[in-house]
Amino acid sequence: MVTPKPNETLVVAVTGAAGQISYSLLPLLANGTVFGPQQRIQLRLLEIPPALTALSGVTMELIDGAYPLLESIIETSDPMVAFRNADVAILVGAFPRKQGMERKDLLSKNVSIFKTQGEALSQVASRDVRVVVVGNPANTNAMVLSRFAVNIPPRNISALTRLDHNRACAQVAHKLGVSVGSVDGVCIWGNHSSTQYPDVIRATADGVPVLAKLGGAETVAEHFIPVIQKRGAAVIKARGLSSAMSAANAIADHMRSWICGDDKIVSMAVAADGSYGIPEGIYYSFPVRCLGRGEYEIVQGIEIDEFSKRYMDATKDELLSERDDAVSLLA
Ligand SMILES: NC(=O)C1=CN([C@@H]2O[C@H](COP(=O)(O)OP(=O)(O)OC[C@H]3O[C@@H](n4cnc5c(N)ncnc54)[C@H](O)[C@@H]3O)[C@@H](O)[C@H]2O)C=CC1
Ligand SMILES: O=C([O-])CC(=O)C(=O)O
Repeated sequence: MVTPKPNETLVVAVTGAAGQISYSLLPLLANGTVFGPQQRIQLRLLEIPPALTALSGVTMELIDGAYPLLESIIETSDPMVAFRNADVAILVGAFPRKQGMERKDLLSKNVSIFKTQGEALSQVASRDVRVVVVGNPANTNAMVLSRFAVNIPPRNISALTRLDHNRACAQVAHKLGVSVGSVDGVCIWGNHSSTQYPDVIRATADGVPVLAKLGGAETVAEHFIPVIQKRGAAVIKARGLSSAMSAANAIADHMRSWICGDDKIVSMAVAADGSYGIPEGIYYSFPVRCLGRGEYEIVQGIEIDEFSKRYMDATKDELLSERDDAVSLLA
């Protein structure tokens, strides 16, 4: 069974555990923010050998955090150890984007990581494991992982677009001067890349539609959508490093919604099933309803107008081309 497992311990594997995202993420896992204040966890931390010394420092800090819910920590560079009996796997470890790169430029560096990790997860993780891929290009890495994780149902694998979702909600709130909690109905379609479509057509703030308040579709196309599409690059330009604190927060939101359920519709990149004309075989971000216990459904019945369709097709085409590139790299 996936979680919550109040009487048992949840085995949570995190890759890239000595990296900058994990440094913000691990405390959220250990302190109950993600799986709830009753859920005990065991952490399995995977790193490449050169980062194991740094990882030992992270482990010391986790120990020094004195988290009552944290039962044990295993550090390893072997995916077969990290993923053994894992209920949840958070795959952060990968080479991050630098200034001037698109996320798909990382494909050649990262595709082999997700092949190896897919095979290992398939062999040793819990049959019900829930996996989120964070390392970029996240959607296509999830697709690669799924191809090699033959024992794991594709719907148990996802890629992170919750950061984009959160960015879109925050920008709506900021532009309208309302609290972010009042914003609903935003979603991200497609790839976690600069072709993603942050959709505010049905979004509301305190139940009132926001599109007209944002200036209508043309203004949204010119001034809102590009801000979300290019937000990751803007953070890299300013910080010299890619988003880490907000990424960790989004991973926590993603896992909490997926495992514990959520009243609001959220965005997750999941295995396409033909919904909205998106073909099977790619991981595409949809609006999803999280039902709890690791179950979700893609929200159906949304009417797609020409404006949205153009964006949705462009990001689909990019994912199809990334899929072809990944397949040729793997050949
Ligand atoms: N989907 C999303 O919304 C976001 C994705 N990202 C992506 O997340 C990834 C990680 O970002 P950061 O933590 O900032 O990078 P980082 O470079 O600080 O950390 C990555 C860690 O992964 C480790 N690693 C590399 N190969 C590994 C392997 N085969 N197995 C286990 N560990 C491995 C590295 O040693 C390093 O410690 C990058 O690909 C970045 O582009 C970043 C922000 C948001
Ligand atoms: O932009 C990057 O490379 C890191 C990332 O995925 C994001 O911040 O959305």
